[in-house]
Amino acid sequence: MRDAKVPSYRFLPLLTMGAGILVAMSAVTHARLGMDAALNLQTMTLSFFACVSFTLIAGALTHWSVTRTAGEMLVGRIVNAVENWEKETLRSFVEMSVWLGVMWSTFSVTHRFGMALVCGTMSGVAAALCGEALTGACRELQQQLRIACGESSEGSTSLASGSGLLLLIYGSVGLSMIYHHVSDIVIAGLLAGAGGASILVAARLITWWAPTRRAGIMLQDRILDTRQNWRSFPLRSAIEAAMFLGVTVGVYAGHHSLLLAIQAGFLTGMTVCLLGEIVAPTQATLAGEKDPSSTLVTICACVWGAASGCHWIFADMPTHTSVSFRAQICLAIVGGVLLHVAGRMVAATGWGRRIAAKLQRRLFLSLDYLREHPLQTASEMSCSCAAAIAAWRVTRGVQTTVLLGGLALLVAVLATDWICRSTVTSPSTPRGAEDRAPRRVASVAPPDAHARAVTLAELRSHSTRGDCWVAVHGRVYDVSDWHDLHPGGRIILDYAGRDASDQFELFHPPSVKHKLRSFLVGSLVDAEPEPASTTAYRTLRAKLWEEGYFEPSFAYSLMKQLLSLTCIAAGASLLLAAPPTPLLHLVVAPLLLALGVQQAAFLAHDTMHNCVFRERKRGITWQRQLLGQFNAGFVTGISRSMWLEEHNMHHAYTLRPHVDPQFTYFPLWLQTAKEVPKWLGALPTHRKARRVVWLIARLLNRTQHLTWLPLVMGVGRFNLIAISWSFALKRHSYTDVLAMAIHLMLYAALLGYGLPNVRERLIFTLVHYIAIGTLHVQLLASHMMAEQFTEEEEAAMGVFKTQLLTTRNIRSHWWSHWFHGGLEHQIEHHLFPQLPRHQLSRVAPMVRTLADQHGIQYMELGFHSAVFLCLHELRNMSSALAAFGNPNL
Ligand code: HEM
Repeated sequence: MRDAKVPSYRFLPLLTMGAGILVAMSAVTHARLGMDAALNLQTMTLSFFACVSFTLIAGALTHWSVTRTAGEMLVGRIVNAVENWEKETLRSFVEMSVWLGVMWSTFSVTHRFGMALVCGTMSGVAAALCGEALTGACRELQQQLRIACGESSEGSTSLASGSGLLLLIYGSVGLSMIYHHVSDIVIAGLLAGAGGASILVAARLITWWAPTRRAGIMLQDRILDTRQNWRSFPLRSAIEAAMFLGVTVGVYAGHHSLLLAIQAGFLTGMTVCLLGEIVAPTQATLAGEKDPSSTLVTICACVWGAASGCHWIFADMPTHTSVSFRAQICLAIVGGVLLHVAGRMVAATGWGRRIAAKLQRRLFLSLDYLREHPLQTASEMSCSCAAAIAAWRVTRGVQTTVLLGGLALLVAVLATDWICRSTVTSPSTPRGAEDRAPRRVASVAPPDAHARAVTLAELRSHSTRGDCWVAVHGRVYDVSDWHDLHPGGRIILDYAGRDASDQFELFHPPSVKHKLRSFLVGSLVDAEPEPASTTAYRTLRAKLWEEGYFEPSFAYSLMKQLLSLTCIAAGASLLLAAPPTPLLHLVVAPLLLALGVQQAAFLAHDTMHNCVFRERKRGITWQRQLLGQFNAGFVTGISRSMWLEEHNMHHAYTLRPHVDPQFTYFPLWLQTAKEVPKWLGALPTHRKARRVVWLIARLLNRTQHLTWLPLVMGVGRFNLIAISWSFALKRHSYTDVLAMAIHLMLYAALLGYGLPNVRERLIFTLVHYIAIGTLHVQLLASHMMAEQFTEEEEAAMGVFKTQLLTTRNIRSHWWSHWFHGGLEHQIEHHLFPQLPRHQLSRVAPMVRTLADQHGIQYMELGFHSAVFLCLHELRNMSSALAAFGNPNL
């Protein structure tokens, strides 16, 4: 049984938010600026930037003690947005309207991007701060007024959201509409009165017929008990009144026909009241024995009446007027009601009960779904809106538009449900509870009757390419004839004759465990005891698998993908469409593009670690390859296979001198003296060549703290592209070559179309590549100059301690997490590479506790501190090479 009260009330803030946006748009339109101006690409880009700048300002203010309180309050407005809209609807409404209204109007008047951004952001901040200062005072004032009027100060929900102010806003908008469109207050009053009266008459009439009686009584109550309704349900009443008034006045303005306007107002008012009853039933209805929405016939009749009415009214209206836009909003609402009705009808047949329940839940619990599955909801809404808009453009028919919009929504809901079946849970189920259903993953291969005893010495004796045994969790496997076919590549040979239990767990999805059996030789009988920290780590890993922490969230990844593409689209559209100012074209656009590429690189990283797809699609599947190639090759422009091979090695033997391919930089930068002896042994034998190499290495070593940051930022990206091409061509990885070539061609085309000359294109590329260099700094800062261990040292310490000592976390905040792409939890990522990004922060406290219990350092630093630490340590090591003396020159 659905809990009607909670979701219905939660629906209201959503409606109000929509109304807030409409009010802001309406304000812009009334300033005779045109709706098109408010909706074009630049305005959308502007809104995107305004969100960013608001967030940055809020975050920045928290860093200074004087402004900390204000900053924290602003941060609270962003972080707890949903809660704010629920608890302080009016305030949120005002803030948003002011923010958007000021920004859009400024842009429309001045056509200056920066000015609009600054004005919008400042007004948003000011509105939020004023709201904070005024809310308490307003409530107090209202309480006093009520008491002065002899009313009880208790028990009014309207006080909580300051209904007085809300009324004022709706009232002023209503009045301004009347002023702009009708210009005769008497006619406007007449219109409203006549429309209201016709609703009352209709309500009276439908109470006479049994199936529609409840709806009739409800409508009567809404009109006759106005005062009580406004007091108990201020938002609902305000929305109903605004829509009723808006349609009536709007239609009169468009057609100058009183009759038409009254009829339109009547139909709209009735529909909206009934809709209100469904989404926000009165206390009396809630207490009643029947579901208020069971008055199916009435709703059906009203919806069809409204649809036909709308068709009649809007059919020949010019589409460029603001009325057509409002008509589209009405259509969306009507479409929603239709969907509900369709759901109920299907439910009546029995076979469609499941589908209907899904649709109804989606409609009634829309806010919950929006919160839990924002992408799914957004994609459904966009499908529906796109279909509705397309239908409107093609047919100009209201009925077709409503039907197609509703139908598209229906199909989209079913399709997304099917696609994300495993991620969608009922909102009543605690988030992730279903995901975390016990899923036992054997950490040890099942016993096998043919297994024989294998000693450690025997295992070690099978350590060549042609004779390769590997131990995993106490079992020994012979992969001599198979390692060439190993999907993970030659890394398996690095573990020939050794125990690879933890490394095996790092990379393989659980399904691979079943494949081990065919290689089984026997059981290891005299395995060396593992360190206590390793045992605890393995227990934690098994627990995390069991509790479902490793389950990826496709929706989360989709969101990240959209974020990346949005940044890229914003950057590209700025370059192609914005006024050609140096700030926009040579600074903002390349930075945005860099941000998009950086986010795509993070997503490629997630994908390759099996953190995106679930179940059957997990592991090396075509879906993973495709998404990985898209983000790594096509968007980021680097070789997917190169990155995968080197990165897996980096995870298997992190920072091991000379072996970790992603952290061996000597002689460019010396991280540990352990790197030197082997390098000295490999110096050229010719005396002069030896001397030159030695002198160059000394010079590089002496200046390494000075060259590090400039090289990483300035050359890192060029270097990565160069080695990607060389790797892909050498290994004949033609999909990589193709993706990287398309990337470069599109980049070149973008520069060619967007910028007029070579100089600007060069500057753009430099800014863009240097900005991407930040990503390289991010990656290096969490490992560089940490301790480095040889293979023997690693074996003695165990994997847990090794990973903790070779890795450090970067402290991040709610607003900077996305920027670090989850890699700020580098320790957790290294311990559990297949752990999805959104789970890293949840696992971090567990790892920290484990580290404390075993007395192992868990290092977490701020981003800047980590960079400074690297610089500091590089400087400390800058004379280390000299300490080795003259190598026999
Ligand atoms: C002992 C026998 C082993 C067997 C039977 C085995 C089997 C496999 C299989 C079937 C895959 C493909 C998994 C998928 O579809 O995602 C795979 C991938 C991989 N394996 Fe192994 N493996 C073994 C040992 C090792 C060892 C010792 C290492 C070294 C650390 C290793 C490293 C990898 C890596 C890096 C991948 C690629 C993972 C990815 O790209 O997602 N494997 N292995």
